[in-house]
Amino acid sequence: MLTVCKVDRRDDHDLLKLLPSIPEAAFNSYHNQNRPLCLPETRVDVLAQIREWADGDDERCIFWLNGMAGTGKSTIARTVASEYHNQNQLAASFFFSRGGGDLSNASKFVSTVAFQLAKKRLALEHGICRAIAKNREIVTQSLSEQWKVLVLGPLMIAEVDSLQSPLLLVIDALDECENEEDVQNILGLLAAVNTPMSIKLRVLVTSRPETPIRRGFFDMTRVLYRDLVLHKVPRKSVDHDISIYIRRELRHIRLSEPIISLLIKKAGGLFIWAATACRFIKDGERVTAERISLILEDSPRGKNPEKELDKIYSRILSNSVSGDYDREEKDKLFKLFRAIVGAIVVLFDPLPAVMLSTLLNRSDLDVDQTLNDLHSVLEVPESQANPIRLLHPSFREFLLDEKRCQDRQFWVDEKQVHADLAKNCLRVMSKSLRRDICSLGAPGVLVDELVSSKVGQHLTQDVQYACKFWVQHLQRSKVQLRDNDEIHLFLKEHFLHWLEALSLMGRLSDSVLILAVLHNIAKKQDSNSEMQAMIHDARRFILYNRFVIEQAPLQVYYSALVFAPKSSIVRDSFCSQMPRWISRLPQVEQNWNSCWQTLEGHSDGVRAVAFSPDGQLVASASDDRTIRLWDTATGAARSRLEGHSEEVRAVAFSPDGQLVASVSGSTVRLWDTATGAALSRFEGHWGSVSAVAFSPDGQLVASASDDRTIRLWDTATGAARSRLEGHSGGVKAVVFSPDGRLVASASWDRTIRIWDTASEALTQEIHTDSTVFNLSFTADGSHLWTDNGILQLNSVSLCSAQPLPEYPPDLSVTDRWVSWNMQHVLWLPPEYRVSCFAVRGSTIVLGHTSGRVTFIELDMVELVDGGSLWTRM
Ligand SMILES: Nc1ncnc2c1ncn2[C@@H]1O[C@H](COP(=O)(O)OP(=O)(O)OP(=O)(O)O)[C@@H](O)[C@H]1O
Repeated sequence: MLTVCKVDRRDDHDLLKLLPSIPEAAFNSYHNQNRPLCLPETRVDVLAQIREWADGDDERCIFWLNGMAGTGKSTIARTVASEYHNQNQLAASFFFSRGGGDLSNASKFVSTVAFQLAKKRLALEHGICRAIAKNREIVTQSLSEQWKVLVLGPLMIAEVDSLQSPLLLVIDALDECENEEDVQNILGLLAAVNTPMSIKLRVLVTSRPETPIRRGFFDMTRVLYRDLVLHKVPRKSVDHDISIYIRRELRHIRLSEPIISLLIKKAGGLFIWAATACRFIKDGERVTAERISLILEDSPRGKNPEKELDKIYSRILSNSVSGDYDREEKDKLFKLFRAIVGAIVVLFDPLPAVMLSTLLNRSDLDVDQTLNDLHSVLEVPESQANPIRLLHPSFREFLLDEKRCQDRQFWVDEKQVHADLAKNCLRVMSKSLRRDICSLGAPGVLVDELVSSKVGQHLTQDVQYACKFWVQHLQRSKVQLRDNDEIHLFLKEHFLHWLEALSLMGRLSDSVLILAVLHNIAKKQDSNSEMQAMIHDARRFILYNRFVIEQAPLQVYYSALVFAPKSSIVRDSFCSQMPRWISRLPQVEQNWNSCWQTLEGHSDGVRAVAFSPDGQLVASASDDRTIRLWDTATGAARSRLEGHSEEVRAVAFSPDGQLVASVSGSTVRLWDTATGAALSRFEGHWGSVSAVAFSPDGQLVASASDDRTIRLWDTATGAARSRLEGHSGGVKAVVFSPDGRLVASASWDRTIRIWDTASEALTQEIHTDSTVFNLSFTADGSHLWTDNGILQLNSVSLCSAQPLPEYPPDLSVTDRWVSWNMQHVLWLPPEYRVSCFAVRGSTIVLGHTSGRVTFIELDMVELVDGGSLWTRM
C-alpha cells in the first residue's frame, strides 16, 4: 500500500513539473523578500474589513481594493497574504509587475495559481495532477480553459473531511498586467469563482482604478464583489498611519514634532511619498538635516500629493549628480543616467547589473556609479545575480512623462531608449548567436533531453533577453526599416540561429508572434521591400516547421531547410547550412503551398467551422463531442467546450462574439466565448438539429432540425419563442436577414422558405432543383446566396449564377474546389478535402474528417487583377 502511494506521489511531482509556474509571483518569494508589510497599528480598519469579508459569510466572493498610485495597496495585499498563509488559508498569490517579464502578463497566471494551490492541500494536488494527466496540453490552452480544468475543477471535486474554511487568492496590481485583454480575461475568470465548490475560494484583487479594470468590474454583477477605495479612506486615519510609519522609519534621527507633522502634511496621504522621503533622508547619513530641509522646501504642502511626489523624485535625481563637476562631466553623467536608468525603466524583464552593462555596452563601473545615489528609488541588490528593480512604479511614470519630469536632463525619451535597446539587442545577438550554440552535436537531440543549466551557460541572460524582446523594442521605437539595414542583415545571417536559440529557451512559439509584429512594421513602411518578402517567407518557414524545431532545435538546419520549397528566401539565404551528408536532396515544391497552418487537437472528424465576427477566433465542432476555439493568428488552442453527449454538427458565434451556439443530437447549447462556460441548453426538438444561427441583435437563436421545424429561442432567458412549421422534410440550413425581420430555411423537401420572425408567418416558398445546404443573405437583404445560385427575394426562382454587381467576390469550397464567385480557382489535393469550411475575407478555414483544421489564405488582389492564382499567408 505504502509503495503504491509513493509511486503516485512521484507521478504527481512529474505532472506538476508540466505547469509553468513563476516563483517570483508569490508574496513570499525570494524576489519579494524586501517588500514591506503593513507596520503594526497601521491600516487597522482596512485590514479588519478584509478579514471580516474573507472569514465571514458574505456571498460576494471578490474583494476589490482600489486606490491611486502609492496609497499602499500592495503593502496591504502582502500583509493579508502573509496572514492567511500563516493560517494555512492562502490558496495562492500573484503579484503583477509591469516590466517584470512573465509578471507583466497573464500567460502563466493560471498555471502559477494552480501550482501554488497544488502545494496547499493534498486533495487539490491530486485533482490538479489528474487534470494534467488527462490533458497534457492544458497549459497551451486558453486561460479560461486552464482555469476551468486546473483551478475550478479540482476545487469542486476535492474530497474534504469536514467543512473547510474558504481559501484566499490574492491578486495584486492587476493594473500592472500590461495587456488589456488579459485583464478582462482574468476578471472573466474570477466571475466563475462563486460556483459551488467543495473548497470555497475568495479572491482579493488590488489595482489602481484604471478604466479597463473599472469597466471589467462594472460589467460584473454586484452580487459577485465588494470594493473599497483606498484614497477615500478618511485623511485623518491615513495621516495617523503615515505618522506611525515616519516615526518608525526615522526613529534613529531625532526629529522634532513640528518637522514630523510637516512631513506628514507634505505626504498628502500618499504612502509612497513618505516611503521615498524616509529612504532619501536615511541614505543621507551625515547630511540628513540638509535632506530634510531640501524636501520640506517650498510650501504650501500636501495640496497636490502627486506634485509633491514629483518634487521629491526631482530632488533625489538632482542630488545624484550634485558633486563638484564641470559642465562636460555633468553632461556625461546625464547621458549615462538616461541610457542606464532609462533602460531600467523600459526593459520588459529586469536584468542584473552585469547583464545590463553587457546589453548596453557600458562598463560595470559606469553602471555601478550611476546607480550609486539612486537607492531611494531603485532596488540595487548586493548580489550580482539579482536583477535591478524599481522600488515603485510611480518612479517610471515620473521619468517617462515629459511634463512631470521637468528637468529635461533626466527625462527619459521612451522611444529613443527603445530604439537604443533594439540596436543593442541586435548587437548582442549578432555577436553571440551561432549554429549549435549549446554544442549538442547530433541533429536529433531533443530539447527535453537538455539540462536547463546548459542552456543558461551558453545563452546568457542578456542574450536571452535580446532574443525575446528585440522586436518589441523596435516596435516601440518607431524606427524605420529599410532593405539591407542592420535588421535585414541580421535576419539574413542569423534567422536560423535565432530560431535555434528560442527553441533552446523553450520559447519557439514566441517567434510566430514576433515575426507577425515585424511583418506589420515592415508592411507599414514599404510594402514591396525585400525585407518584407524575407519576413513573409520567414513566417511561412516557422509556421510550417514549428512542430519539429520546437522539439529538436538543430532540425532548423536539417529538416526545415531541406524540405523548404525552392523559392523560399530562407532556404536560399542559408543554403550553405544544408547538411552535406545528404548527397541527393529530395524533390521539393517550387513555392510554399497554400496551407499555412494546421491545427491538431480533435480526436474525431470536424463537421463545422466558424470565424468569430472579429476574425480572431475560429470555432470547430467535431464528432469527438467537443467544440474547440482556436486563435486565428497563432493557431493556439484557446478552449475546449465540453458537455454535448453526441457529435457536434454545427456551430455559430453571436454577432458580438461573446457567445457560441452549438448543436448536437436534438440539443442546442450556448457557451461563453471568453470563459468557455456552458450557459444554457435549449431542448424541444425531437429530431436531430443540423444548423444554428444568431439573429443580428444576438437576442434570438434559430435552430433547424430533422423534425421539419425551425425553432427560435431567446438567448437571455433560454425560453422557446417560436416554432416555424411547414417544411415536409428535415431542415438543413437556417439564417436571419440582416435586419432580423426574416428567417430563411432550406430543407430536404427542396424548398427554401422565408418566414416573418415576429409573426411566424410564411412569406415566401421557393422550389429548388436540389437540396440547399448553405444559405446567406446579401448585406442589403435583397438576395439570398445559396449553394445553387442567387435568389432574389420575392421572385419565384433562382437567378442565374451571374454575380450581382454590388455583391462582393465570394469564396467558397465545394467538393474538391475552392471557388471564387462561383468559379473554380483552386483544386484541393486529397489530403485537403473538407467536411466543412468557413470564410472570412480572403481566409478560408477548412475542417477535415481526420479532425484537423487548416487555413488557406488567398491574395485576392492577385486573384482579381492578375487573373493568376497566388497564395500568401
Ligand atoms: N501600512 C504600511 N506600513 C508600512 N509601509 C507602508 C504601508 N503602506 C505603504 N507603505 C510603504 O509605501 C510604499 C508604497 O506603497 P504600495 O506600493 O503598497 O502602494 P500601491 O498603492 O500599491 O502603489 P501602486 O498602485 O503605485 O503600485 C511601500 O513600498 C511601503 O514602503
